[in-house]
Amino acid sequence: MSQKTTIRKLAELVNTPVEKLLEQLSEAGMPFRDADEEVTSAQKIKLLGFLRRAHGRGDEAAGETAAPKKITLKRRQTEEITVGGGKNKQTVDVTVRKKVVLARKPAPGGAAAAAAEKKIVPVDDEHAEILRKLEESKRRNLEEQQRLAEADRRRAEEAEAERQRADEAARRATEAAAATAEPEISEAPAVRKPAPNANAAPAAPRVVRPEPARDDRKGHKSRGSHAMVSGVEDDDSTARFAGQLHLSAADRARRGVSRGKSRGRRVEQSRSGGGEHGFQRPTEKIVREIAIGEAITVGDLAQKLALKGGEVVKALFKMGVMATITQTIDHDTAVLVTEELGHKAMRADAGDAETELLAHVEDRQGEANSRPPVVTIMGHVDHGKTSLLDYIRRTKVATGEAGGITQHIGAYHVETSKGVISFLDTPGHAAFSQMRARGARLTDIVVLVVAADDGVMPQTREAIQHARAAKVPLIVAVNKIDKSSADPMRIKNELLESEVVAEEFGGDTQMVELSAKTGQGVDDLLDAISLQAEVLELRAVDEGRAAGVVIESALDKGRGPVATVLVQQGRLAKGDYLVCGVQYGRVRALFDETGRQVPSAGPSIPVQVLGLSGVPDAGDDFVVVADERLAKDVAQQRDAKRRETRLMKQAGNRMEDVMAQMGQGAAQQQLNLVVKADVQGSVEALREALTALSNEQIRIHVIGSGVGGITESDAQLAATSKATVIGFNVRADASARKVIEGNGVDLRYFSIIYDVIDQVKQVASGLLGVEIREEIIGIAEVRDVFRSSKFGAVAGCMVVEGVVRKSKPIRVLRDSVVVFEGELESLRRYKENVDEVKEGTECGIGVKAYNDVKAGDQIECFERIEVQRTL
Ligand SMILES: Nc1nc2c(ncn2[C@@H]2O[C@H](COP(=O)(O)OP(=O)(O)OP(=O)(O)O)[C@@H](O)[C@H]2O)c(=O)[nH]1
Repeated sequence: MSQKTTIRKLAELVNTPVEKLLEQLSEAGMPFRDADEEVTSAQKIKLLGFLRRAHGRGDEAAGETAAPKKITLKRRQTEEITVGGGKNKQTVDVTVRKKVVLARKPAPGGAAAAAAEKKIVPVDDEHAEILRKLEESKRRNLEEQQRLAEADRRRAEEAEAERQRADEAARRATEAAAATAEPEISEAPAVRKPAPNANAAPAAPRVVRPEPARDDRKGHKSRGSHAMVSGVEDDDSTARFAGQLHLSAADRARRGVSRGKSRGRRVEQSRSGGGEHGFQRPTEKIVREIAIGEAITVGDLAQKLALKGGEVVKALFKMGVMATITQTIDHDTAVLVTEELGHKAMRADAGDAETELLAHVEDRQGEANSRPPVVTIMGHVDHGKTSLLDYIRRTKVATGEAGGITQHIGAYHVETSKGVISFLDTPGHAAFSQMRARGARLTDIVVLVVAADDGVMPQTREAIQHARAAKVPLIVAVNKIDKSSADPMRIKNELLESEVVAEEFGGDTQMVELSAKTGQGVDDLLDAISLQAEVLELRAVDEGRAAGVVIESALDKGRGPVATVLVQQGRLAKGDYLVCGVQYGRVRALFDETGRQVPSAGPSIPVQVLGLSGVPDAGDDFVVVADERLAKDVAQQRDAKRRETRLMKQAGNRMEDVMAQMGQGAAQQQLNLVVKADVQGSVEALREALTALSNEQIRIHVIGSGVGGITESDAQLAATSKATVIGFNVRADASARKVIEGNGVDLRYFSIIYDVIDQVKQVASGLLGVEIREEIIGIAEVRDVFRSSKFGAVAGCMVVEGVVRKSKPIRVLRDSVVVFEGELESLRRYKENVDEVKEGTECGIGVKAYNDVKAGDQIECFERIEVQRTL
């Protein structure tokens, strides 16, 4: 609608003298000088509006009589309509969407007009009202925008003024500081010279305002709102501005920071030569100094050197060492490659982070208060250990909520009339061996259960020996006294043989007769424990950073790694950072034995911890540290150390070590092998083929073989005879793995018979070469299988070890035997496709071309790596 016409034409159209129209246009705020100037449609409408308003004010009634009462507009049409009559008759272009009837409101007091209006009001009034409202809202919008623009302008002004004030203040402060530093003071005491500044242009001496002046400034500042408001005209704006003051305070703070920063930057820039870019690419190579331990993985080394893994692999390759990123290299190789890459290496002091940790632990201060005793129950099989613990737990554990279901968390504490007692509910021997290995006391008191109807048995004696070795006092619980065949006195007499003398015989061992079945005497036992605890004067600091021992641990479906720990010192609280064996983390939640969340746990209190990075071992200690960095450092260092020890242990057991001995004497060397395979045919084939590889220098001896997974007994056999275990399409179960890791047994998995023979052949012929090895990078346990028409069988899994990567090949294992080898079709977490899933996380796995996955299967993810054989 931007049709243009000249004023002259418009005057003709509306039948108005040109001069009159020019005058009206001028009054409407559109001054035109020439009648031949163009008038736009918008200007026409503006003029129309003006004329309408003018009529409303005064002479409308006159015009009304002649004005058409009704205007009819048709759907989507552009029309020229004429409004007004006589002098005011005008024509404008209008585009309409539908047919509407418009009418002008009757002029107030205009009787004739009102009479005429009567006929059309029912139709037009509504539309007229709508138009009026529209016009009104447009007007308000415009006003609002103008007001906002005005406010913005004022804010900008205020910001600028504020900035200038702050700059001024900062400049004065700098000058004042500089002037104070410079003893030279000019004649007038209030006038000081500015500090000579190489960058600053020589400036005239400035006046440092005396104190009152500063006060004045303060006053000025406090009056700031008035000062600023003074420039504001209307009340509405004042209110708006007052709100803005608050905002501008925040802005000020923000600006202050950014100003500070930008000033800092400006200084930097001026130092580095003016308006140059702040960052400059370093031209000199950075020489890093890194600490390397006994062994390090190529990936870790690359990280320390801030290089890509591939660069280190390449450098190693140039040095004649073939290694992948995940492979471990020894200290010397790591130092050589570090120097080759132009960096410096030094031997890491293994105790680095540990020393820091120790300092951290010793830092603990506070007064030691009395703490509850920690009790372990021991005894011969079937003498009633479990029954006694169950009875105490059932009757004494404060089971908070309805039902009172206690959870098995490996330990619990009871509250007796004489105080709290904590019981360790773990196999007694394990608790002792761990305790002894660590040289720390986990248990304060041993309760030795002896069945009154049976007598002192081998495990009773063993328990006595354990307690003695650990210097832990004994309390004897003579159990099953409810039985008719019970003879407590006989037990006490038999115990004399093991030098356990009852108090009633003049000895120092408390003996309590009880029945775990009826509960008779159980309270006496608890009293005896409390008494013993008093004698022991058990004390601990119960505030500050906690330390203690892991009693039990597991990987929980959904909750991740869960550890039951016994706090020995300090207070373990939610949110604490802790290092726990080779794991670390932040305590996400703490639960007691009743499954209730607790905010913290003090000395001798067992508690379940959530939030660790992995599953720690039972017997591992834990320490709370101030920050995550230290926790992570210590955990990683310990992990590296553990790996190193394993590597060292393996060192003498590797198949290749036999090669090193070959030719060093006349005697024929022997290579022992334990061969396990998925089917009998493979066992036979391997046994024959491998034995046949024997030669003058070496005798290949298969000392054990069989079908099925590698068991603990296979591992034990290999450990005692320094044999290499060959798993052909089979895997070691958890207990076997423990023995293998603990003894550094050389375990190798294969899936191609030729590879087994080739490897052993190379060893037998003393050939060093590249060996292709399979490394298992992750294991997922199938918990459930879902069938979908789109994806086939999808296994709901929990990654229990390492990491499962979509891009790597996989095998499906059932009872430690490989049942399928292939690749992943899909790897998902909560309906999202992912590239990898880490330990302790659930995921959905679809195996390509294999629909027979079952719950309980394992899916192992592996990669093939090339390893350079070394002697
Ligand atoms: N009559 C009677 N029977 C008892 C008592 N205490 C335990 N028993 C029974 O003795 C048997 C063995 O008890 P457990 O508590 O399992 O013994 P345990 O020492 O824990 O046995 P292990 O766990 O195998 O070492 C069970 O059948 C109990 O019911 C008792 O005080 N009186």
